[in-house]
Amino acid sequence: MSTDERLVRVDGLRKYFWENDSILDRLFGEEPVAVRAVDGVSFDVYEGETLGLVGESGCGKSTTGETLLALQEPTEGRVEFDGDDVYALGRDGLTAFRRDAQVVFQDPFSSLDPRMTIGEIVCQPLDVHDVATGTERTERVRTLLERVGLSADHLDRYPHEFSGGQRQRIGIARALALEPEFLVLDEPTSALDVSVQAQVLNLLEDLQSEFDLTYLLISHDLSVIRHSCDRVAVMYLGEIVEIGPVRDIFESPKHPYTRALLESVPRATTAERERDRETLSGDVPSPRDPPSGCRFRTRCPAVIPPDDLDLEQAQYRAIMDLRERIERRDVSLESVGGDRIAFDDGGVPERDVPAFVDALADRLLERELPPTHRDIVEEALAALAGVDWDEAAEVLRQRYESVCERRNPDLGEERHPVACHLYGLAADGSENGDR
Ligand SMILES: Nc1ncnc2c1ncn2[C@@H]1O[C@H](COP(=O)(O)OP(=O)(O)OP(=O)(O)O)[C@@H](O)[C@H]1O
Repeated sequence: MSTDERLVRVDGLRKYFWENDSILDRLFGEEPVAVRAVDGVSFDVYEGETLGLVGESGCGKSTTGETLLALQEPTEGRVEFDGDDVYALGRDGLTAFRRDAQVVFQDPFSSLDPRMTIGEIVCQPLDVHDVATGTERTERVRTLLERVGLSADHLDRYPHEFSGGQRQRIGIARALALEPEFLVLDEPTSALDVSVQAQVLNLLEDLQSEFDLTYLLISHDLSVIRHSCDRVAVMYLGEIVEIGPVRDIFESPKHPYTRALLESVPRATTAERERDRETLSGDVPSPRDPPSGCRFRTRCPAVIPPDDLDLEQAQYRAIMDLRERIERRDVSLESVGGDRIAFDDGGVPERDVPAFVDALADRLLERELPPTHRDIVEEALAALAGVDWDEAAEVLRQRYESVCERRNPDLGEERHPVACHLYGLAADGSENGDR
């Protein structure tokens, strides 16, 4: 049962990994690059609840879990457990925290030492923390194994003698050995056959009520999240974009990313399959250089155009995508006109500019545009005829810049907050509630 008592508080947590940061890199003058795996997340976990953390691969879920457990050093931010600042704990405090907060990893094949018997594996945390001795210890291990659905008579067997589901049960028994309060479950069923997944999730649910456990459940699998969670936090590129009760998230998702994520789940019926869908297109940008403003704006099907713009969303998106390619200089100008248009370092000769612009528009622009907008786009492409990337990008920025790229929307603190300008703009269109 979820309560109002806060057990974990995460406040402005950041975890950056540094690349090009070795002595050799510095010797060769390489600049260190930050991989912003977790970039300012804040959330609470209440006693007895299961909070889900969901998002595409690479969005920072595991790093959030590991950093809040102090298995990774934070770059910035604060985590409180039972009111204590986890990163300021002394040795005794940290030992107690390591007892109270445990983790179950995704892969039961690699997280169990193949040379140890399962009795030794489950007993190991008791050894490390010097808890119980002799027959009391053995009894405890036997009880734990039985509680997770394994036979206590299998104590002397090795992990390879068990199936995937059974091995995950061993991992769960080990995590429970020290009677923790809080478990981070990192994709606990992703490596298992579908038929076994529900059994393990049901076991975790039973254990939660029996031992008053609190869970942070990390999963990219929406059906797992829906089945098991009380509340859900949706992550995108190192940030939380929406958080709320599981029912609200699934029945009235607010953030365009959450909506697209839900729409991307395969549909059971033909009618559902044929419904219009806001699917996720494009690649997730790199956490080394995330987009300015709202990080989802480069893929968002509802990116907000300037007020007076008379364009359909798909046309606006086509222009935004074009601009982004220009900003990344991700267009091969040399090959645009084939043999027909001469191109050298300075660009194309004056007389070939119209043909160059036409050929480039054909290649890059995915939608027909009304004449006034076609003119602006052509002006930008003409700048590329002179290899002036900055001018081309500037022409498009001047007319088409979105609030979504200027400002990163805040995640509010209400029951179901969302970090999206669609909800942060006042009725008169003024920018409000953003940073
Ligand atoms: N030790 C590391 N060094 C450099 N980059 C890392 C390291 N660990 C993770 N990352 C990067 O940080 C980002 C977040 O990774 P993380 O594993 O937390 O994401 P995730 O949402 O859990 O994804 P997955 O479900 O695939 O594990 C990724 O871009 C990843 O490549």
